[in-house]
Amino acid sequence: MIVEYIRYRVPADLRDEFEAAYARAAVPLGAAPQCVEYELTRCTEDEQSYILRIVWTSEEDHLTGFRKSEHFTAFFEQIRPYVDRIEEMRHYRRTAVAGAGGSVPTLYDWAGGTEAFERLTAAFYREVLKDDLVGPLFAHMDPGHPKYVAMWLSEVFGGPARYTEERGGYHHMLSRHLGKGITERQRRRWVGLLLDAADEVGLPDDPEFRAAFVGYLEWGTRLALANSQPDAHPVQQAPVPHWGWGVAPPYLGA
Ligand code: HEM
Repeated sequence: MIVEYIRYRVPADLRDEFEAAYARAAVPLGAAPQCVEYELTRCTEDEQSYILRIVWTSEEDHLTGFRKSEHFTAFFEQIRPYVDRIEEMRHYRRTAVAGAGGSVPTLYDWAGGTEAFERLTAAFYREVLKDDLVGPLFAHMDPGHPKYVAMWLSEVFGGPARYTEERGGYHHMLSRHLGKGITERQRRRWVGLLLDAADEVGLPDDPEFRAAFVGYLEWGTRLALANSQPDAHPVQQAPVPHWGWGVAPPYLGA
């Protein structure tokens, strides 16, 4: 992906027209398959200064794909009157310096941290071991297993990277599922028991947290099932995934 910045200087008397033209131009821009996202911002300290940021799938996709498409023709028709107001129009490559700020708590913090995930997995595996469908899979489980899974979940949801540092990371987790031949009924039971345990130990039950939590469980258990099949050839090395709030951020009050 590549980020294009277009800086405009637009006199105050053209501001409304300019923004209206961009609102129309945004329709074909947003429909272009080469466009990942876009945003037009106006400077608060200098209201004549605008920056349009467009994230493209690649520089080449922008220059040879979009520029030769009917989306470009429709886009350009709207913004043509402002082309001579452009002060800079260049592509920028992202660097490794990027990240989220502290304004939104992680799912890990929201859940109550390591202690909450340890309570969760302790209650969960107590029931798992008694369960007729999934219990046999865990008959020889390591006594530390509940804590290891709590460590994994903590890392996934934004807590410390202890599973990576102390337990072998993604590769180790994967190796524990290989060849287990997990069935769909077992996967469903596993998810059901984990959600029961979440209620039992009082994990937050607000819609946003539970939606994100269940989203991860659906994703993770479907991968665990697929990777556990005898004919599976999963990726062997990968980072531990990081799961966020998705489309419904936490409700932090009005
Ligand atoms: C989001 C979904 C899942 C996560 C995050 C997860 C996580 C883990 C982790 C981290 C380990 C390795 C623990 C360690 O030794 O370090 C593990 C092992 C294991 N998992 Fe999963 N798992 C998931 C889904 C499932 C499902 C659906 C099943 C079966 C129904 C399953 C069955 C097992 C078994 C049998 C082991 C080996 C236990 C032992 O003998 O020590 N897992 N899992």
